[in-house]
Amino acid sequence: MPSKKRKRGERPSIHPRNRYADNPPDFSLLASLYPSFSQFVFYSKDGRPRIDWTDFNATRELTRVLLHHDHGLNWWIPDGQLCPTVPNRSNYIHWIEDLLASDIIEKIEANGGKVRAFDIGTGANCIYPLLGASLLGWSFVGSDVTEVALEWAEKNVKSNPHISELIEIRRVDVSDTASSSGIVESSGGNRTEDSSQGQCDVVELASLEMKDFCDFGVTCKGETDKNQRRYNEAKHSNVDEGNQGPPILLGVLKEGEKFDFCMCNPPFFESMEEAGLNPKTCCGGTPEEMVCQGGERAFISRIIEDSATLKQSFRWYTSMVGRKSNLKFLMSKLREVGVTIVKTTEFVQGQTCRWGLAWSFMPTAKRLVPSHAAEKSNLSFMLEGLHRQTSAFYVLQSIESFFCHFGASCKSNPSSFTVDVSVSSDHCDAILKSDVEKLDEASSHTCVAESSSSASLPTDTGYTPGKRVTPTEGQSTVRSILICVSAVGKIPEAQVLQRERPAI
Ligand SMILES: C[S@@+](CC[C@H](N)C(=O)[O-])C[C@H]1O[C@@H](n2cnc3c(N)ncnc32)[C@H](O)[C@@H]1O
Repeated sequence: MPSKKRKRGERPSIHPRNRYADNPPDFSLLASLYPSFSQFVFYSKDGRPRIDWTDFNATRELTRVLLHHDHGLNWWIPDGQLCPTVPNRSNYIHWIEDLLASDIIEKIEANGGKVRAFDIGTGANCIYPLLGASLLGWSFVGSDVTEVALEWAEKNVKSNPHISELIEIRRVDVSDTASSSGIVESSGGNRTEDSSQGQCDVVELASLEMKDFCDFGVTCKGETDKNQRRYNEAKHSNVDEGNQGPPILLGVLKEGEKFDFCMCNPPFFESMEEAGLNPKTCCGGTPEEMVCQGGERAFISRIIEDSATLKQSFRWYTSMVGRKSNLKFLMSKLREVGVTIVKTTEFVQGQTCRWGLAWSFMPTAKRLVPSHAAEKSNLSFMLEGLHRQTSAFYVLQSIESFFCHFGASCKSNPSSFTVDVSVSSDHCDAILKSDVEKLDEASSHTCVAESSSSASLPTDTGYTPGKRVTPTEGQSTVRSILICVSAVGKIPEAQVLQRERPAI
Protein backbone atom coordinates (compact mmCIF):
# COMPACT_ATOMS: atom_id res chain seq x y z
CA MET A 1 0.00 0.00 0.00
CA PRO A 2 1.59 3.30 -1.02
CA SER A 3 2.40 5.79 1.68
CA LYS A 4 0.31 8.87 2.16
CA LYS A 5 1.56 11.81 0.10
CA ARG A 6 3.04 14.60 2.14
CA LYS A 7 1.72 18.10 1.57
CA ARG A 8 4.17 20.80 0.56
CA GLY A 9 5.95 22.22 3.60
CA GLU A 10 4.83 19.36 5.84
CA ARG A 11 7.62 17.73 7.86
CA PRO A 12 8.32 14.17 6.80
CA SER A 13 7.10 11.72 9.36
CA ILE A 14 7.65 8.11 10.21
CA HIS A 15 6.31 5.67 7.61
CA PRO A 16 2.66 4.89 8.40
CA ARG A 17 3.30 1.15 8.36
CA ASN A 18 6.29 1.45 10.66
CA ARG A 19 5.22 -0.34 13.82
CA TYR A 20 6.55 2.58 15.86
CA ALA A 21 4.47 5.14 13.95
CA ASP A 22 1.64 5.05 16.49
CA ASN A 23 3.43 3.24 19.28
CA PRO A 24 6.86 4.62 20.04
CA PRO A 25 9.05 2.32 22.12
CA ASP A 26 7.84 2.20 25.72
CA PHE A 27 11.04 2.38 27.78
CA SER A 28 9.22 1.65 31.08
CA LEU A 29 7.68 -1.49 29.71
CA LEU A 30 10.92 -2.64 28.16
CA ALA A 31 12.81 -1.92 31.39
CA SER A 32 10.33 -4.02 33.34
CA LEU A 33 10.71 -6.90 30.91
CA TYR A 34 14.46 -6.69 30.31
CA PRO A 35 16.60 -6.12 33.45
CA SER A 36 19.64 -5.70 31.19
CA PHE A 37 17.90 -2.65 29.71
CA SER A 38 16.52 -1.25 32.98
CA GLN A 39 19.98 -0.16 34.10
CA PHE A 40 20.04 2.36 31.23
CA VAL A 41 16.60 3.84 31.89
CA PHE A 42 16.15 6.89 34.12
CA TYR A 43 13.20 9.18 34.74
CA SER A 44 13.30 12.87 33.99
CA LYS A 45 11.58 15.50 36.14
CA ASP A 46 8.36 15.18 34.17
CA GLY A 47 8.33 11.49 35.05
CA ARG A 48 9.08 10.30 31.57
CA PRO A 49 11.46 7.38 31.09
CA ARG A 50 14.59 8.24 29.12
CA ILE A 51 17.93 6.84 28.09
CA ASP A 52 21.23 8.61 27.54
CA TRP A 53 21.53 8.67 23.76
CA THR A 54 25.22 9.50 24.01
CA ASP A 55 25.92 6.18 25.77
CA PHE A 56 26.75 3.52 23.17
CA ASN A 57 25.87 0.71 25.60
CA ALA A 58 22.42 2.20 26.15
CA THR A 59 21.63 2.60 22.45
CA ARG A 60 22.94 -0.89 21.70
CA GLU A 61 20.83 -2.41 24.48
CA LEU A 62 17.77 -0.54 23.24
CA THR A 63 18.29 -1.93 19.75
CA ARG A 64 18.78 -5.42 21.16
CA VAL A 65 15.55 -5.35 23.19
CA LEU A 66 13.49 -3.76 20.41
CA LEU A 67 14.64 -6.39 17.93
CA HIS A 68 13.86 -9.09 20.47
CA HIS A 69 10.59 -7.77 21.84
CA ASP A 70 9.03 -6.44 18.65
CA HIS A 71 10.59 -8.62 15.97
CA GLY A 72 11.49 -11.85 17.75
CA LEU A 73 15.15 -11.47 16.73
CA ASN A 74 18.33 -12.32 18.59
CA TRP A 75 20.99 -9.76 17.90
CA TRP A 76 24.30 -8.35 19.08
CA ILE A 77 27.29 -6.33 17.86
CA PRO A 78 30.74 -5.83 19.33
CA ASP A 79 31.72 -2.55 21.02
CA GLY A 80 32.07 0.38 18.68
CA GLN A 81 30.35 -1.12 15.62
CA LEU A 82 27.61 0.94 14.03
CA CYS A 83 24.44 0.49 16.07
CA PRO A 84 21.23 0.89 14.06
CA THR A 85 18.09 2.53 15.40
CA VAL A 86 15.29 0.13 14.62
CA PRO A 87 12.49 2.64 13.82
CA ASN A 88 14.74 4.55 11.40
CA ARG A 89 15.97 1.50 9.58
CA SER A 90 12.40 0.19 9.30
CA ASN A 91 11.41 3.31 7.34
CA TYR A 92 13.78 2.40 4.52
CA ILE A 93 12.38 -1.14 4.40
CA HIS A 94 8.80 0.14 4.19
CA TRP A 95 9.69 2.65 1.49
CA ILE A 96 11.10 -0.18 -0.62
CA GLU A 97 7.98 -2.18 0.11
CA ASP A 98 6.02 0.71 -1.42
CA LEU A 99 8.27 0.79 -4.48
CA LEU A 100 7.82 -2.91 -5.06
CA ALA A 101 4.07 -2.65 -4.66
CA SER A 102 3.78 0.28 -7.05
CA ASP A 103 3.03 -0.21 -10.73
CA ILE A 104 5.57 2.38 -11.89
CA ILE A 105 7.80 -0.19 -13.52
CA GLU A 106 7.00 -3.54 -15.03
CA LYS A 107 6.62 -6.40 -12.64
CA ILE A 108 8.85 -9.33 -13.47
CA GLU A 109 8.90 -12.28 -11.17
CA ALA A 110 12.46 -13.52 -11.48
CA ASN A 111 12.57 -15.59 -8.32
CA GLY A 112 9.28 -17.47 -8.31
CA GLY A 113 7.35 -14.49 -6.98
CA LYS A 114 9.56 -14.21 -3.90
CA VAL A 115 11.28 -10.93 -3.21
CA ARG A 116 15.06 -11.21 -3.42
CA ALA A 117 17.22 -8.36 -2.22
CA PHE A 118 20.84 -7.29 -2.05
CA ASP A 119 22.09 -5.25 0.91
CA ILE A 120 25.32 -3.47 -0.02
CA GLY A 121 27.46 -3.16 3.13
CA THR A 122 25.26 -5.07 5.53
CA GLY A 123 27.59 -4.35 8.45
CA ALA A 124 28.09 -6.37 11.62
CA ASN A 125 24.55 -5.42 12.56
CA CYS A 126 23.03 -6.98 9.40
CA ILE A 127 19.98 -4.88 10.18
CA TYR A 128 18.31 -4.70 6.78
CA PRO A 129 18.34 -8.43 6.03
CA LEU A 130 17.14 -9.18 9.56
CA LEU A 131 14.27 -6.69 9.34
CA GLY A 132 13.38 -7.46 5.71
CA ALA A 133 13.33 -11.21 6.31
CA SER A 134 11.43 -11.08 9.61
CA LEU A 135 8.93 -8.37 8.67
CA LEU A 136 8.26 -9.33 5.06
CA GLY A 137 9.80 -12.72 4.35
CA TRP A 138 12.23 -11.26 1.79
CA SER A 139 15.44 -13.13 1.05
CA PHE A 140 18.73 -11.26 1.07
CA VAL A 141 22.33 -11.34 0.04
CA GLY A 142 24.18 -9.07 2.44
CA SER A 143 27.66 -8.07 1.32
CA ASP A 144 30.53 -6.56 3.21
CA VAL A 145 34.25 -6.03 3.06
CA THR A 146 35.46 -6.20 6.67
CA GLU A 147 36.19 -9.30 8.69
CA VAL A 148 34.29 -8.05 11.71
CA ALA A 149 31.18 -7.24 9.67
CA LEU A 150 31.23 -10.60 7.91
CA GLU A 151 31.79 -12.51 11.14
CA TRP A 152 29.08 -10.73 13.13
CA ALA A 153 26.57 -10.55 10.33
CA GLU A 154 26.93 -14.31 10.01
CA LYS A 155 26.50 -14.71 13.79
CA ASN A 156 23.40 -12.56 13.77
CA VAL A 157 21.92 -14.64 10.97
CA LYS A 158 22.73 -17.95 12.65
CA SER A 159 21.20 -16.85 15.95
CA ASN A 160 17.88 -16.54 14.15
CA PRO A 161 17.26 -19.99 12.70
CA HIS A 162 13.69 -19.15 11.71
CA ILE A 163 14.97 -16.78 9.00
CA SER A 164 18.55 -17.90 8.50
CA GLU A 165 17.66 -19.73 5.29
CA LEU A 166 16.64 -16.40 3.81
CA ILE A 167 19.96 -14.62 4.32
CA GLU A 168 23.32 -15.18 2.66
CA ILE A 169 26.30 -13.16 3.84
CA ARG A 170 28.69 -12.58 0.95
CA ARG A 171 32.31 -11.52 1.23
CA VAL A 172 33.47 -8.77 -1.11
CA ASP A 173 37.01 -9.16 -2.30
CA VAL A 174 39.15 -6.28 -1.10
CA SER A 175 42.44 -7.80 -2.15
CA ASP A 176 42.54 -6.11 -5.50
CA THR A 177 42.13 -2.61 -4.18
CA ALA A 178 43.15 -0.79 -1.06
CA SER A 179 40.13 0.10 0.98
CA SER A 180 38.47 3.26 -0.13
CA SER A 181 38.12 4.17 3.55
CA GLY A 182 41.85 4.60 4.04
CA ILE A 183 41.99 1.33 5.95
CA VAL A 184 44.58 -1.29 5.02
CA GLU A 185 44.94 -4.91 6.01
CA SER A 186 47.60 -5.48 8.64
CA SER A 187 49.87 -8.49 8.38
CA GLY A 188 47.95 -10.21 11.16
CA GLY A 189 44.74 -9.99 9.20
CA ASN A 190 43.18 -7.44 11.54
CA ARG A 191 42.11 -4.22 9.99
CA THR A 192 43.94 -1.13 11.12
CA GLU A 193 43.68 2.50 10.28
CA ASP A 194 46.19 3.72 7.77
CA SER A 195 48.22 6.51 9.33
CA SER A 196 47.80 8.50 6.16
CA GLN A 197 44.05 8.34 6.31
CA GLY A 198 42.45 9.86 3.30
CA GLN A 199 45.60 9.23 1.26
CA CYS A 200 44.59 5.64 0.87
CA ASP A 201 46.96 3.15 -0.53
CA VAL A 202 45.20 2.49 -3.81
CA VAL A 203 46.43 -0.36 -5.93
CA GLU A 204 46.14 0.52 -9.59
CA LEU A 205 43.04 -1.35 -10.69
CA ALA A 206 44.26 -1.44 -14.24
CA SER A 207 47.41 -3.34 -13.24
CA LEU A 208 45.48 -6.29 -11.83
CA GLU A 209 45.43 -9.63 -13.49
CA MET A 210 42.21 -11.57 -13.87
CA LYS A 211 43.82 -14.11 -11.52
CA ASP A 212 43.89 -11.59 -8.68
CA PHE A 213 40.23 -11.03 -9.06
CA CYS A 214 39.33 -14.69 -9.33
CA ASP A 215 41.53 -16.03 -6.59
CA PHE A 216 39.88 -14.02 -3.89
CA GLY A 217 36.45 -13.21 -5.21
CA VAL A 218 33.62 -15.17 -3.69
CA THR A 219 31.75 -14.96 -6.92
CA CYS A 220 34.31 -15.96 -9.51
CA LYS A 221 35.27 -19.62 -9.18
CA GLY A 222 35.06 -19.99 -12.94
CA GLU A 223 31.34 -19.38 -13.33
CA THR A 224 31.32 -15.64 -13.73
CA ASP A 225 33.28 -14.97 -16.89
CA LYS A 226 30.83 -12.37 -18.03
CA ASN A 227 30.79 -10.56 -14.72
CA GLN A 228 34.57 -10.59 -14.60
CA ARG A 229 34.79 -9.04 -18.02
CA ARG A 230 32.27 -6.40 -17.10
CA TYR A 231 34.02 -5.80 -13.79
CA ASN A 232 37.36 -5.37 -15.52
CA GLU A 233 35.84 -2.90 -17.95
CA ALA A 234 34.33 -1.01 -15.06
CA LYS A 235 37.65 -1.05 -13.20
CA HIS A 236 39.28 0.78 -16.06
CA SER A 237 36.55 3.36 -16.28
CA ASN A 238 36.57 3.84 -12.50
CA VAL A 239 40.29 4.48 -12.54
CA ASP A 240 39.66 7.20 -15.06
CA GLU A 241 37.08 8.78 -12.81
CA GLY A 242 39.14 8.32 -9.64
CA ASN A 243 36.45 6.23 -7.91
CA GLN A 244 38.62 3.34 -6.81
CA GLY A 245 37.57 0.92 -4.11
CA PRO A 246 36.53 -2.66 -3.55
CA PRO A 247 33.86 -3.97 -5.88
CA ILE A 248 30.30 -3.08 -4.98
CA LEU A 249 27.95 -4.93 -7.32
CA LEU A 250 29.96 -5.82 -10.41
CA GLY A 251 32.27 -8.64 -9.43
CA VAL A 252 30.12 -9.49 -6.41
CA LEU A 253 27.01 -10.62 -8.22
CA LYS A 254 27.06 -14.14 -9.60
CA GLU A 255 26.32 -14.92 -13.20
CA GLY A 256 22.64 -14.70 -13.99
CA GLU A 257 21.58 -13.46 -10.57
CA LYS A 258 18.47 -11.29 -10.54
CA PHE A 259 17.24 -9.20 -7.65
CA ASP A 260 14.14 -7.20 -7.00
CA PHE A 261 16.19 -4.46 -5.43
CA CYS A 262 19.42 -3.47 -3.80
CA MET A 263 19.68 -1.19 -0.83
CA CYS A 264 22.59 0.56 0.81
CA ASN A 265 23.41 2.65 3.81
CA PRO A 266 26.75 3.84 2.43
CA PRO A 267 29.76 5.14 4.30
CA PHE A 268 28.56 8.73 4.28
CA PHE A 269 31.69 10.60 5.20
CA GLU A 270 35.11 11.52 3.88
CA SER A 271 36.71 11.55 7.35
CA MET A 272 35.94 10.54 10.92
CA GLU A 273 36.00 14.21 11.90
CA GLU A 274 33.10 14.80 9.56
CA ALA A 275 31.38 11.66 10.87
CA GLY A 276 31.65 12.81 14.49
CA LEU A 277 29.66 15.98 13.99
CA ASN A 278 26.57 14.77 15.82
CA PRO A 279 27.48 14.65 19.52
CA LYS A 280 23.84 14.23 20.59
CA THR A 281 23.79 10.52 19.91
CA CYS A 282 26.28 7.70 20.12
CA CYS A 283 25.56 4.97 17.66
CA GLY A 284 29.16 3.84 17.34
CA GLY A 285 30.58 3.36 13.88
CA THR A 286 34.14 2.48 12.97
CA PRO A 287 36.09 4.26 10.22
CA GLU A 288 35.46 1.26 7.94
CA GLU A 289 31.73 1.75 8.38
CA MET A 290 31.53 5.51 8.28
CA VAL A 291 34.20 6.68 5.89
CA CYS A 292 35.25 6.14 2.31
CA GLN A 293 37.34 8.10 -0.12
CA GLY A 294 35.07 10.64 -1.71
CA GLY A 295 32.32 9.94 0.85
CA GLU A 296 28.84 8.87 -0.13
CA ARG A 297 28.98 10.82 -3.38
CA ALA A 298 31.78 8.59 -4.69
CA PHE A 299 30.30 5.41 -3.20
CA ILE A 300 26.83 5.89 -4.64
CA SER A 301 28.32 7.07 -7.95
CA ARG A 302 29.97 3.68 -8.15
CA ILE A 303 26.65 1.95 -7.50
CA ILE A 304 25.19 4.03 -10.34
CA GLU A 305 28.05 3.07 -12.64
CA ASP A 306 27.60 -0.61 -11.77
CA SER A 307 23.87 -0.31 -12.32
CA ALA A 308 24.45 1.17 -15.78
CA THR A 309 26.16 -2.10 -16.68
CA LEU A 310 23.93 -4.49 -14.74
CA LYS A 311 20.77 -2.67 -15.81
CA GLN A 312 17.83 -5.04 -15.38
CA SER A 313 19.62 -7.45 -13.05
CA PHE A 314 17.81 -5.41 -10.41
CA ARG A 315 14.31 -4.03 -10.73
CA TRP A 316 15.17 -1.21 -8.37
CA TYR A 317 18.51 0.20 -7.28
CA THR A 318 18.26 2.19 -4.05
CA SER A 319 20.52 3.95 -1.62
CA MET A 320 20.32 6.19 1.39
CA VAL A 321 21.83 9.62 0.85
CA GLY A 322 23.03 11.78 3.72
CA ARG A 323 23.27 15.17 2.05
CA LYS A 324 20.80 16.97 -0.11
CA SER A 325 23.56 18.49 -2.26
CA ASN A 326 24.74 14.96 -3.02
CA LEU A 327 21.21 13.92 -3.87
CA LYS A 328 21.08 16.56 -6.59
CA PHE A 329 24.48 15.53 -7.93
CA LEU A 330 23.48 11.87 -7.99
CA MET A 331 20.20 12.57 -9.71
CA SER A 332 21.99 14.36 -12.51
CA LYS A 333 24.36 11.39 -12.79
CA LEU A 334 21.37 9.11 -13.08
CA ARG A 335 20.02 11.13 -15.96
CA GLU A 336 23.36 10.70 -17.74
CA VAL A 337 23.23 6.90 -17.56
CA GLY A 338 19.74 6.73 -19.00
CA VAL A 339 17.61 5.35 -16.20
CA THR A 340 13.91 5.07 -16.91
CA ILE A 341 12.77 6.40 -13.57
CA VAL A 342 14.12 8.07 -10.43
CA LYS A 343 12.30 8.24 -7.11
CA THR A 344 13.33 10.01 -3.94
CA THR A 345 12.02 10.25 -0.43
CA GLU A 346 12.99 11.89 2.83
CA PHE A 347 13.52 9.87 5.99
CA VAL A 348 13.07 11.16 9.51
CA GLN A 349 16.15 10.33 11.55
CA GLY A 350 15.62 12.16 14.84
CA GLN A 351 17.10 15.60 14.30
CA THR A 352 18.82 14.76 11.01
CA CYS A 353 17.41 14.20 7.56
CA ARG A 354 18.35 11.43 5.21
CA TRP A 355 17.09 10.81 1.73
CA GLY A 356 16.20 7.69 -0.16
CA LEU A 357 17.18 7.51 -3.82
CA ALA A 358 15.80 4.83 -6.13
CA TRP A 359 16.21 4.27 -9.84
CA SER A 360 15.48 1.64 -12.42
CA PHE A 361 16.27 0.57 -15.95
CA MET A 362 13.07 -1.41 -16.28
CA PRO A 363 10.48 -0.21 -18.78
CA THR A 364 7.86 1.87 -17.08
CA ALA A 365 4.69 -0.10 -16.66
CA LYS A 366 1.64 0.41 -18.78
CA ARG A 367 -1.07 1.98 -16.71
CA LEU A 368 -3.91 -0.39 -17.09
CA VAL A 369 -7.29 1.19 -16.81
CA PRO A 370 -8.74 -0.42 -13.73
CA SER A 371 -11.96 -2.29 -14.42
CA HIS A 372 -14.08 0.02 -12.30
CA ALA A 373 -12.65 2.98 -14.21
CA ALA A 374 -13.22 1.28 -17.54
CA GLU A 375 -16.87 0.90 -16.66
CA LYS A 376 -17.03 4.64 -16.28
CA SER A 377 -15.20 5.03 -19.61
CA ASN A 378 -12.40 6.79 -17.83
CA LEU A 379 -9.63 7.15 -20.39
CA SER A 380 -6.21 8.18 -19.20
CA PHE A 381 -2.98 8.96 -21.05
CA MET A 382 0.45 9.26 -19.60
CA LEU A 383 3.20 11.29 -21.28
CA GLU A 384 6.82 10.67 -20.43
CA GLY A 385 10.15 12.07 -21.48
CA LEU A 386 8.89 15.61 -21.31
CA HIS A 387 11.26 18.29 -20.18
CA ARG A 388 9.57 20.45 -17.63
CA GLN A 389 11.19 23.59 -18.95
CA THR A 390 9.74 22.99 -22.40
CA SER A 391 6.15 23.62 -21.60
CA ALA A 392 4.89 20.17 -20.78
CA PHE A 393 2.11 22.09 -19.17
CA TYR A 394 0.97 23.31 -22.56
CA VAL A 395 1.03 19.81 -23.96
CA LEU A 396 -1.34 18.79 -21.24
CA GLN A 397 -3.47 21.79 -21.97
CA SER A 398 -3.55 20.75 -25.62
CA ILE A 399 -4.80 17.32 -24.75
CA GLU A 400 -7.35 18.80 -22.43
CA SER A 401 -8.54 21.22 -25.09
CA PHE A 402 -8.76 18.45 -27.64
CA PHE A 403 -11.13 16.39 -25.56
CA CYS A 404 -13.01 19.43 -24.35
CA HIS A 405 -13.61 20.27 -27.99
CA PHE A 406 -15.59 17.05 -28.19
CA GLY A 407 -17.49 17.98 -25.06
CA ALA A 408 -15.68 15.52 -22.79
CA SER A 409 -14.92 16.35 -19.21
CA CYS A 410 -11.14 16.66 -18.73
CA LYS A 411 -8.76 17.17 -15.87
CA SER A 412 -5.03 17.58 -16.34
CA ASN A 413 -2.53 16.99 -13.58
CA PRO A 414 0.75 18.80 -14.37
CA SER A 415 2.69 17.13 -11.57
CA SER A 416 2.05 13.60 -12.84
CA PHE A 417 1.81 14.65 -16.52
CA THR A 418 -1.49 12.94 -16.89
CA VAL A 419 -4.82 13.97 -18.28
CA ASP A 420 -7.90 12.14 -17.15
CA VAL A 421 -10.80 12.25 -19.55
CA SER A 422 -14.21 11.19 -18.31
CA VAL A 423 -16.89 10.56 -20.87
CA SER A 424 -19.90 8.35 -21.18
CA SER A 425 -19.49 5.12 -23.10
CA ASP A 426 -21.39 6.43 -26.13
CA HIS A 427 -19.56 9.71 -26.12
CA CYS A 428 -16.21 7.99 -25.88
CA ASP A 429 -17.18 5.79 -28.82
CA ALA A 430 -18.05 8.86 -30.80
CA ILE A 431 -14.73 10.53 -30.09
CA LEU A 432 -12.73 7.44 -30.84
CA LYS A 433 -14.64 6.83 -34.04
CA SER A 434 -14.29 10.40 -35.20
CA ASP A 435 -12.86 10.54 -38.68
CA VAL A 436 -9.52 12.05 -39.49
CA GLU A 437 -11.08 15.22 -40.73
CA LYS A 438 -12.68 15.87 -37.40
CA LEU A 439 -9.46 15.12 -35.64
CA ASP A 440 -7.57 17.51 -37.88
CA GLU A 441 -10.09 20.14 -37.11
CA ALA A 442 -9.88 19.42 -33.43
CA SER A 443 -6.12 19.49 -33.30
CA SER A 444 -5.95 22.71 -35.26
CA HIS A 445 -8.37 24.15 -32.83
CA THR A 446 -6.14 22.98 -30.02
CA CYS A 447 -3.06 24.50 -31.54
CA VAL A 448 -4.65 27.78 -32.29
CA ALA A 449 -6.17 27.98 -28.88
CA GLU A 450 -2.81 27.23 -27.34
CA SER A 451 -0.84 29.72 -29.38
CA SER A 452 -3.32 32.51 -28.92
CA SER A 453 -3.70 31.97 -25.21
CA SER A 454 -0.02 31.76 -24.39
CA ALA A 455 2.07 34.80 -24.99
CA SER A 456 5.01 33.11 -23.28
CA LEU A 457 5.13 30.11 -25.58
CA PRO A 458 8.66 29.47 -26.80
CA THR A 459 9.10 30.48 -30.40
CA ASP A 460 12.33 28.67 -31.21
CA THR A 461 10.94 25.17 -31.13
CA GLY A 462 9.82 24.81 -34.68
CA TYR A 463 6.23 25.00 -33.61
CA THR A 464 3.75 25.53 -36.41
CA PRO A 465 0.22 26.26 -35.35
CA GLY A 466 -2.11 23.66 -36.68
CA LYS A 467 0.67 21.29 -37.74
CA ARG A 468 0.08 17.67 -36.92
CA VAL A 469 1.07 14.25 -38.10
CA THR A 470 -1.68 12.58 -40.01
CA PRO A 471 -2.22 9.04 -38.88
CA THR A 472 -1.38 6.38 -41.39
CA GLU A 473 -3.93 3.84 -42.50
CA GLY A 474 -4.73 1.33 -39.83
CA GLN A 475 -3.60 3.39 -36.89
CA SER A 476 -6.15 3.62 -34.19
CA THR A 477 -7.86 6.86 -33.55
CA VAL A 478 -6.29 7.02 -30.12
CA ARG A 479 -2.88 6.76 -31.70
CA SER A 480 -3.61 9.62 -34.08
CA ILE A 481 -4.65 11.80 -31.17
CA LEU A 482 -1.44 11.12 -29.41
CA ILE A 483 0.73 11.87 -32.43
CA CYS A 484 -1.12 15.09 -32.77
CA VAL A 485 -0.43 15.93 -29.17
CA SER A 486 3.22 15.25 -29.63
CA ALA A 487 3.34 17.61 -32.59
CA VAL A 488 1.48 20.44 -30.97
CA GLY A 489 3.62 20.06 -27.89
CA LYS A 490 6.60 21.60 -29.67
CA ILE A 491 8.80 19.15 -27.84
CA PRO A 492 10.81 16.92 -30.14
CA GLU A 493 11.88 14.69 -27.23
CA ALA A 494 8.35 14.19 -26.00
CA GLN A 495 7.17 10.67 -26.45
CA VAL A 496 3.90 9.13 -25.63
CA LEU A 497 5.00 6.00 -23.88
CA GLN A 498 1.69 4.74 -22.73
CA ARG A 499 -1.70 4.78 -24.21
CA GLU A 500 -4.81 2.85 -23.52
CA ARG A 501 -7.96 2.24 -25.37
CA PRO A 502 -10.64 1.93 -22.79
CA ALA A 503 -12.38 -1.38 -22.53
CA ILE A 504 -15.82 -0.24 -23.52
C1 LIG B 1 27.38 2.77 7.13
S1 LIG B 1 27.78 1.06 7.21
C2 LIG B 1 26.15 0.36 7.06
C3 LIG B 1 25.94 -0.86 7.92
C4 LIG B 1 24.47 -1.32 7.96
N1 LIG B 1 23.98 -1.62 6.64
C5 LIG B 1 23.61 -0.26 8.60
O1 LIG B 1 22.75 0.32 7.92
O2 LIG B 1 23.78 0.01 9.79
C6 LIG B 1 28.54 0.78 5.65
C7 LIG B 1 29.04 -0.63 5.45
O3 LIG B 1 29.52 -0.75 4.13
C8 LIG B 1 30.63 -1.62 4.15
N2 LIG B 1 31.35 -1.44 2.87
C9 LIG B 1 32.24 -0.50 2.49
N3 LIG B 1 32.63 -0.71 1.22
C10 LIG B 1 31.93 -1.78 0.76
C11 LIG B 1 31.86 -2.48 -0.48
N4 LIG B 1 32.60 -2.12 -1.53
N5 LIG B 1 31.02 -3.53 -0.58
C12 LIG B 1 30.27 -3.92 0.47
N6 LIG B 1 30.30 -3.30 1.67
C13 LIG B 1 31.11 -2.25 1.81
C14 LIG B 1 31.37 -1.22 5.39
O4 LIG B 1 32.25 -2.22 5.84
C15 LIG B 1 30.19 -1.03 6.35
O5 LIG B 1 29.88 -2.20 7.03
